[in-house]
Amino acid sequence: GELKQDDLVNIYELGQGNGGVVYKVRHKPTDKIMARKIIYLEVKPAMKNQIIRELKVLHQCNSPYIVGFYGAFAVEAQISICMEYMDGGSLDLILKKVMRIPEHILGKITVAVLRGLSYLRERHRIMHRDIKPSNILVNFQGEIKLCDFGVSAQLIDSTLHTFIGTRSYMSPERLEGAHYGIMSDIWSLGLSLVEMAVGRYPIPPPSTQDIDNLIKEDPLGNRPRPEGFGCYKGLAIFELMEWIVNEAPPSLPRSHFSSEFCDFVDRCLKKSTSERADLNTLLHHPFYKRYEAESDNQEVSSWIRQACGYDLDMNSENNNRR
Ligand SMILES: Nc1ncnc2c1ncn2[C@@H]1O[C@H](COP(=O)(O)OP(=O)(O)OP(=O)(O)O)[C@@H](O)[C@H]1O
Ligand SMILES: C#Cc1ccc(Nc2c(C(=O)NOCCO)ccc(F)c2F)c(F)c1
Ligand SMILES: [Mg+2]
Repeated sequence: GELKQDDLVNIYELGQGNGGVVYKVRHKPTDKIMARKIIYLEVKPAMKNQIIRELKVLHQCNSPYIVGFYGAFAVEAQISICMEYMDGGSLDLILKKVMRIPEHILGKITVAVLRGLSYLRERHRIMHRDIKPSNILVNFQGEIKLCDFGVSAQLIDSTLHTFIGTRSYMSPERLEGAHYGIMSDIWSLGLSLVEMAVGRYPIPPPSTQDIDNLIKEDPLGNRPRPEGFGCYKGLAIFELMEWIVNEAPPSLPRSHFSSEFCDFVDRCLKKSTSERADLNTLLHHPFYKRYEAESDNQEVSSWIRQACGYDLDMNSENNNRR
């Protein structure tokens, strides 16, 4: 049945973005745990109804690589989108906990993102428009799913002028105001993979020194980051956008990552869309091929639990490691 505000009880806040806030909630009639995103929008009632109508398409978005959807409703100036609660959280939070994400996990993430993008394009003729670590969610079963994709044209339209990010995963062509499409999602995927592999937003590109510093640490080191690393005070947003448009794209050092992985991100990060790999090319790339065969989520599941510090031996009393 339809979701109503009065049927939802807040458990706690999961996080805030620049356009919305997300709560872990319980749906009383079904006792189901959900994630409720609230987007505050001052729009005319006609537009609000159109947004709710367009969001209902999410009921048809059924894929192992897309976060589940329970319903959407509007109360005054608040749009609520109720979706599957992903207990591992988003990859930006995971990245804050560990120094960097190992290549074999990034391979599984790549498989999920490419399959999610293919599903959205083949079955719903939409691109994502906002691929980045915070929009890739994981759970303790080891599933990796996409959320926050542009399913509602009116919601995109109504929020274009308000949202500005602090960092941009947008492709050069999109930043220049040129036409953009799925190829822009491919750029965002490449940039996100470099960030998760290296451990910080990769523009301006990290120096070899940065890379060497990071590699010395064990990838799952839950130790606090050395001062200033990873949370570098980077460029201001416009300097960043200028850099993306005018400078060479970031890349991975072959000294620390497989040549397939380095080549994969290089093909995603071509500044010219005609040179950039498209979705189908990437689905045949050796890096994708290496991980697409693995069907079970066990490897990711245990890595996620360890990353979140839920690994059994990490929590037991007799463990003096802190
Ligand atoms: N379905 C979900 N399950 C669990 N956590 C979620 C879910 N959806 C969002 N979150 C958490 O809520 C946080 C805020 O999400 P939100 O989409 O509002 O912002 P963002 O993606 O971090 O940034 P921005 O608003 O700039 O796109 C995310 O960082 C994520 O950790
Ligand atoms: C499953 C699922 C799911 C899909 C889309 C959105 N939300 C959005 C967002 C969105 O949430 N962007 O994140 C920034 C604002 O918080 C932007 C455009 C759009 F059409 C949507 F439907 C969502 F919630 C959940
Ligand atoms: Mg988001």
